Amino acid sequence: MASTDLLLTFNAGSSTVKIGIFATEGTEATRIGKGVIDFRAEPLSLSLTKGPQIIEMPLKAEVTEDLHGVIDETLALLADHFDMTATRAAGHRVVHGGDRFTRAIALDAAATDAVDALTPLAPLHQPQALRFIRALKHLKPHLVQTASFDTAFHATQDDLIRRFAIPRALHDEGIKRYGFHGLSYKFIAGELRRKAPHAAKVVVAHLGSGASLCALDEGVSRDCSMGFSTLDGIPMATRTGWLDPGVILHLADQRKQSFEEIEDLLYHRSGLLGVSGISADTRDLLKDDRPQARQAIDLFTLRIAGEIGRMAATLNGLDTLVFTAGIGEHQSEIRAGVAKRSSWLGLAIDEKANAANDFTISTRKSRIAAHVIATDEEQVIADEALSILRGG
Ligand SMILES: Nc1ncnc2c1ncn2[C@@H]1O[C@H](COP(=O)(O)OP(=O)(O)O)[C@@H](O)[C@H]1O
Ligand SMILES: CC(=O)OP(=O)(O)O
Ligand SMILES: [Mg+2]
Repeated sequence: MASTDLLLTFNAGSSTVKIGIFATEGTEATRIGKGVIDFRAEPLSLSLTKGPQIIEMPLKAEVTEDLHGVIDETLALLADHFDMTATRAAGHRVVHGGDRFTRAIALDAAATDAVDALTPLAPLHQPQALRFIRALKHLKPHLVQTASFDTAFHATQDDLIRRFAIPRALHDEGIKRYGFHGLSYKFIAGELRRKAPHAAKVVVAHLGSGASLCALDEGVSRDCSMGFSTLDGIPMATRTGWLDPGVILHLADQRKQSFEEIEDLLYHRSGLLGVSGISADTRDLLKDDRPQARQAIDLFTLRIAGEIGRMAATLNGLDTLVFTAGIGEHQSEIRAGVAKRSSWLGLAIDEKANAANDFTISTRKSRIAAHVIATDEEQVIADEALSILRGG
């Protein structure tokens, strides 16, 4: 690659696609811009950040199943602000790598099909990543494309942790816990090595629209609250989190709900939205005085604190708690609520530091250190893509 080639990253989440624009030099990928397309917004727009500038650009293309128009227009808008002719590669976040992909890969046609074969395990996320992979293959066939998997970071977990109490044959067929948000946890593990090198038994709470917790032992994943699918663990913006499987049997049998109705309920109508009946966004709920808004937030913090306790058991101890992602990085009220419910662990929060989103938000006397760290999944995708390009 020439000295200042560009590398694009695509992080297809449940509701947004986050685009990273990176300049690469040697083994370093440095972010020079970012774009966000929020598929919940109407009209659709690309929000582009370049240095201190934030530019909102409406997208005029029709939203088709393959998204070719939207992606073509997005690339054209990026080209107005960056020298896109220098783009050599595109790295993608792919949520599910199953047992097969335990590290980042270069995407050829066969690998793309293998990623597609995992779509039933992540029906909300995998198709969106694949649309971007296939559209770029069509629109920019010269680009090298890579995939970085959310599940890969958790390949270090013990067989015992990954097991559901179901017949062994099903486990052997892949019905087991995988863990998600691995790119975020990999980034946080790296930040902890630099900023809190003594942190050993750590729980990281990735609280975004999708949310999970991860138990890290010396930077290695030992447990994750999301298991087989992105529905598991704590309640999320619109997803249930863990749910008595008897509820699903009841809906199917007694209420004759179809597969589609149940899927929609679990992924889109539950979580903070379902409990509050008001909004899926904690920013709205925290401003709302109605008791059902308060209750949705309380259930969220209760379940997060419950997972912290469970993970302390997995780790056989706990010395550090980290908050990250949209809610974890910005919402001091949620962090305070979680901390209050975790005070039995000896966690005490400094109100001022917490309100200021400081790096360290625990008091000097707290038995557990608590930090706020901004995550950067795109940086991990860029680093992994660059490593593949360089033959790593
Ligand atoms: N200041 C903030 N900026 C952005 N998101 C915020 C902020 N405060 C709270 N949030 C919450 O974080 C969510 C987005 O988090 P993010 O990690 O970007 O999630 P995702 O990648 O799953 O879309 C929003 O839906 C919102 O509920
Ligand atoms: C795995 C997952 O839930 O991702 P997101 O938070 O981006 O929806
Ligand atoms: Mg996300």
